[in-house]
Amino acid sequence: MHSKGNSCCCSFDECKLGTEWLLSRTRHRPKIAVICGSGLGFLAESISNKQAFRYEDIPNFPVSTVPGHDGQLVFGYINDKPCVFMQGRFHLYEGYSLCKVTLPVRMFKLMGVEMIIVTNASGGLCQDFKVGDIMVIKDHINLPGFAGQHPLCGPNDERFGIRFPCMSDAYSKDLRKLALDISTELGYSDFVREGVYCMVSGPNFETVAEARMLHILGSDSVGMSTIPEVTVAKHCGLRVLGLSLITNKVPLDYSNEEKVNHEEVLHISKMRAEMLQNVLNTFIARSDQVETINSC
Ligand SMILES: O=P(O)(O)O[C@H]1O[C@H](CO)[C@@H](O)[C@H]1O
Ligand code: HPA
Repeated sequence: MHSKGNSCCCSFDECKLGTEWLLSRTRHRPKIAVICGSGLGFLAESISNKQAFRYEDIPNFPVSTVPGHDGQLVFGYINDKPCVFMQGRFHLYEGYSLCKVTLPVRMFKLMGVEMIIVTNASGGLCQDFKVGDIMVIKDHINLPGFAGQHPLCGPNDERFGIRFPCMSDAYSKDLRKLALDISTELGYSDFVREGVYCMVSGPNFETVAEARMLHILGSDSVGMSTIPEVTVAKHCGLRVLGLSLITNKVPLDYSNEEKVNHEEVLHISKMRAEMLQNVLNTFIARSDQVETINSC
């Protein structure tokens, strides 16, 4: 632990307090955590033996402020796999520090979770992508991180992880392969792809010039979340799978009259519900096929 003390708002002890509060109220001991993106809270619907906690009741937990993010933690089983689902995530643009945004990930680690599946809604930059495609995240570009908005800035608590974590394999290769194999088996290969996700802070959608820049930099899709959670998950040794639903195409030229909006994002999320849920549930059911620990 850093000798100067921890200036971050979510210390090890604060994470522990929330974790112990939960563990003393549930018999569930999840090994897999799922974060549901915008409009994707339905992913928790097929959980059996459900037990839910509202975010506002959990000590030190932030609360959801964005439409399409329900605000509860749901414990239960998918097949025979113990899971916990976040129905609603937190974003930088809501005014939360990235430390607070990622506090649930550290709580999952403390409760014994080994793998995290992050989902999100994002805008397609890759010209081959269509609305409704599912992108298995291969890598990311942490744009806010370049500007110092990074969840690991500040004193490093070694109980979570090392000072300089490797990120070149943040999204486990084996998990990506399993997700892609499952998609093929389900007959979804036409609309399941792999790509690079880029985070912007939001809350505005991109200008045309910004979108062009992100595309030139190598981003296939853009959103306002996920990367802080993945970074913290990798830091504390969780295996990560990322699934991004392409809810809109990001205009890359000035002649395009389409205007991106959050209602459209939520609408497309609903439309693709069944397919995304099939991929996710099959993945969870078969997740023990992949045993490799992801480390640099
Ligand atoms: O990333 P998730 O939480 O899925 O949400 C995405 O959708 C919202 C914009 O419609 C933004 O919050 C963006 O990040
Ligand atoms: O086009 C987008 N840009 C940023 N975030 C998003 N989330 C969904 N779509 C988008």
